[in-house]
Amino acid sequence: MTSATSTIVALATAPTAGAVGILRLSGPAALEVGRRLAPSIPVEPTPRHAYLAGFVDAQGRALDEGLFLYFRAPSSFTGEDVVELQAHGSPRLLQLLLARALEDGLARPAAPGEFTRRAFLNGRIDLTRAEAVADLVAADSESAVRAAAAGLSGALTERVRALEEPLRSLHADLEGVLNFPDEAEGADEDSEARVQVLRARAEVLLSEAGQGRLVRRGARVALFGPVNAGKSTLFNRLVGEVRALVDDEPGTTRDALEARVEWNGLGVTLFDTAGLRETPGRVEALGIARTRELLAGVDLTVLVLPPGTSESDAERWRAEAGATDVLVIDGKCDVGSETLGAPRPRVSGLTGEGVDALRESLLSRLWGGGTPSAVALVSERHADALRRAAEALARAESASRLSTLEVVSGELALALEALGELSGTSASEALIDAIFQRFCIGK
Ligand SMILES: Nc1nc2c(c(=O)[nH]1)N(C=O)[C@@H](CNc1ccc(C(=O)N[C@@H](CCC(=O)O)C(=O)O)cc1)CN2
Ligand SMILES: Nc1nc2c(ncn2[C@@H]2O[C@H](COP(=O)(O)OP(=O)(O)OP(=O)(O)O)[C@@H](O)[C@H]2O)c(=O)[nH]1
Ligand SMILES: [Mg+2]
Repeated sequence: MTSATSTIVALATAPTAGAVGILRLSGPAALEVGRRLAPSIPVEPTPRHAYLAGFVDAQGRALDEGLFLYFRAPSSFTGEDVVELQAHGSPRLLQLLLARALEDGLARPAAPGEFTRRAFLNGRIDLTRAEAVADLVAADSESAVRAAAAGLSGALTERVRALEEPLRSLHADLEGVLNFPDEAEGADEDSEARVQVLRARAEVLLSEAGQGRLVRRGARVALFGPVNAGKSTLFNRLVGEVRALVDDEPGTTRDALEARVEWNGLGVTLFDTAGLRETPGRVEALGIARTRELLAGVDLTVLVLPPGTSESDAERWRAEAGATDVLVIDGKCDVGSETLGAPRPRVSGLTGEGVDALRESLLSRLWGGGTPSAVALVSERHADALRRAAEALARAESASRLSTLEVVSGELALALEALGELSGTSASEALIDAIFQRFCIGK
């Protein structure tokens, strides 16, 4: 039995107690299997009508009373016949209903993401929208929800199409000139300008990739600096609860601590780290090594300095962050004297002074002042495909000045193929497998 013709079944809701739990079937036998569980349903039920029906086991004994929905192919989520049993949300009851649905061998358990995969294979949604479904389920901040919803409504699809369609017609024009030079004469006249426009468009999309990642995963921000600067006190203040130990003994924090917060709808994972110093104890040295490792992997670091730190010392501490962006602040500003030289933002974890301003600066560093919801959802996979398309377009652009039409056209074909991986028109089976494997069962 191939996956295209089999009938699949899975629970569409989480296996925990809740108000309602849903068993979903998709495929040619969906209605037959559904009717075995709900015998009062007519042979030809009205599509999309919510029937109240008794659900029964193989012996006809009552298991529940719930809603029965039938979606007739192709007007369903998957494009196939779909049946939903909306039962009371008891995990054990739902297991019994699932077992009953599988009992006669007409349906098999769905693989992770298989419902959405069928929606994709049946042309109901393209690949970027299918991925947005998974992103929406995984979203853990408001901006991640909004970005995924934008993807689901086709925002990225539209933007890729706005690149893909003119690219396809330019490619067709050039191929025309190459293959039928007499009929297509002149179709390549403005090709250099057309390639330039497309390349610029691809670059704009690509430049948003970094922000897309921040939206999806949230930003990672680490506090670091010399021992006893007030990092843990500030960390607690930013998190809004006392998570880290605070003491006036230098070297209090050993293991890095992390806490998740949501600021202006953006998810932020904050890290408190072991303070840095020249001659730490043995265990503390391990903590410092961890700090350095962590600093290399975050999106932004905040260097917390004791008040009155000189500019040259500040520079020395700043180097610890390596290539990662650093925001330098003076801590303990309630006791500190004004810093000589370049003024740094002043913050006190103890009194809360300057903490709101710090939060604002962090957000604007991370976002560059943009609004999270306006960002197109761009995953690593999208960014990679876009990068390859942009690179091919860049080569096409220089070839349009220096080389032959064949070379230009060849690069355009590569760019088209890379874009096709985004929408799914040229996605390989392996790529499609990889994408749907990260879905949960029942999705
Ligand atoms: N109970 C339930 N809720 C759910 C889903 C579901 O499968 N079941 N969904 C599943 O993820 C999402 C809704 N997604 C859906 C997308 C398309 C169609 C659908 O029937 N499409 C048809 C008809 C369109 C129309 O009438 O406008 C089509 O595309 O032809 C249904 C659900 C979220 N909520
Ligand atoms: N006056 C004042 N004292 C502070 C402030 N922040 C921290 N302290 C005090 O400074 C000492 C060290 O604070 P911590 O927050 O543990 O400093 P830390 O940078 O995490 O120190 P290590 O983990 O040892 O690197 C404690 O006695 C705190 O009460 C502040 O903003 N103002
Ligand atoms: Mg500390």
